[in-house]
Amino acid sequence: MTAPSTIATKFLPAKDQLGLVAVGFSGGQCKPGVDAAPSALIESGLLTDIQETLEYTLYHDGIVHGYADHLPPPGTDLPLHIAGAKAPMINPIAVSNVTHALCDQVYEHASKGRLVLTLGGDHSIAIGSVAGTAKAVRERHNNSEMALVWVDAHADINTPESSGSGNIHGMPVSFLTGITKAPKENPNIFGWIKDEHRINPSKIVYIGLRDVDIPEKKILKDHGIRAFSMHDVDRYGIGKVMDMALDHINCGPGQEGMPIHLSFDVDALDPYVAPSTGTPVRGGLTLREGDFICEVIHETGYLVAMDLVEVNPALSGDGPESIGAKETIRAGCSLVRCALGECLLG
Ligand SMILES: NC(=[NH2+])NCCC[C@H](N)C(=O)O
Ligand SMILES: [Mn+2]
Ligand SMILES: [Mn+2]
Repeated sequence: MTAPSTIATKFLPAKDQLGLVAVGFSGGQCKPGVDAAPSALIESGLLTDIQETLEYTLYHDGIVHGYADHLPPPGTDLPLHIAGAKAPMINPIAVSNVTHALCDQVYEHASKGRLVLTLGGDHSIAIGSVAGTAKAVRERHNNSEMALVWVDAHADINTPESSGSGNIHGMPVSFLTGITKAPKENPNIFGWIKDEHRINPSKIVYIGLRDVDIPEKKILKDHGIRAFSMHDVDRYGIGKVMDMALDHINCGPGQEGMPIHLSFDVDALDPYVAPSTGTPVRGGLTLREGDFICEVIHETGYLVAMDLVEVNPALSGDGPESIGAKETIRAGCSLVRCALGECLLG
C-alpha cells in the first residue's frame, strides 16, 4: 500500500506510545456487567500483549475508573422527560458527568501525541472518548477535522426524542455530531459539549449495521451519513467495503487522509463469536472480518484512538463456566491487537 503523504503523517501519534483509559461504566443502558469488561480484558492479558508483543510504551494510571466522584447521589438522577420523546432519558446526569470526565482523560493522552485506547463500558462512553480525541486533533493539527469509523450492529444515532428505549448508549453519535444539543429540559446535561468536541457527519463511516431504528434511518439519510450494512459486507466483501469506507474519508492509499477514531462495538461481531453483549443481533461480522477492519485501519497509519465497548462478561447465557464470556473477551482482545498492528507481516 502507498505510504501516507507527508502532510498527513504529521497527524499521527507517536508510533509506540499508547494511553489507556479503562472505563467501568454501564449507565448508558440497563444491563449490569458491562462495567466489568475493562478488568476482564486486562486480566486476560491484553496489556501484556500491548507492551511485550506489540512493543508499545503504555501510559495507564492502573485504575479501572468507576467515576464514583462524578456520579450523582443515589436516587437523584431521575429519568429526564423530554418534550415529544417516546421514553425518558435514563441516567442523564451520570452519563453526562462521566463522559465529561472521560473526555478530559482522553484529551490528556491524545494531546501528548499518544494513541488512545478506551476500554468500555457501554457505548455511551464514546461521547467522552470521541469528544476528547476530536478536541486534541483540532489543537494539534491546525484545526483539522477527524474521521469517525463506527463499527456496530446499531447506528447509535437516536436523539432523545427518537429513542424508543431512553438508553443513552443508543444516542452517542447524535450528541457528537451536534444533531442533538443539550436538552432544554436540563441544559446542564451534555452542556459541556462544544464545537471543538464535535464530528462532521460527512466524516463518519459506519460498518456492520443491521439493526437500525426507523427514525435513525431518516437521520442517516437527512445528514447524508455513509453507512455500510451487513448487506453491503455480503454484497461487496469486507475488502471492497473497507476500500470504499477509506475512500469516503480520504484515507485510502495515496490520499491525503485525516486522523481516524475507531469506535468498535463488540456487537458488530456475530453473536456466535461474541455472545456476551447487551444487545446482540444475529447475522454479524465474522471475527476475521472484524480483525480485518482493524488491520486495515491500522495500515492507513491514521489511527489516533480506538474504543472497544459493550463487552458484558455477565451476559454469557451458558452457565458458570461462561465459555461465551471468555470467547467474547478473546474476540475483543483480538480486535484491539489488530488495530495496534498485530497480524501484519511487515
Ligand atoms: N450501543 C448499543 N449497543 N446500542 C444499542 C441501541 C439499541 C436501540 N437502537 C436504542 O436506541 O436503544
Ligand atoms: Mn451495538
Ligand atoms: Mn454501539
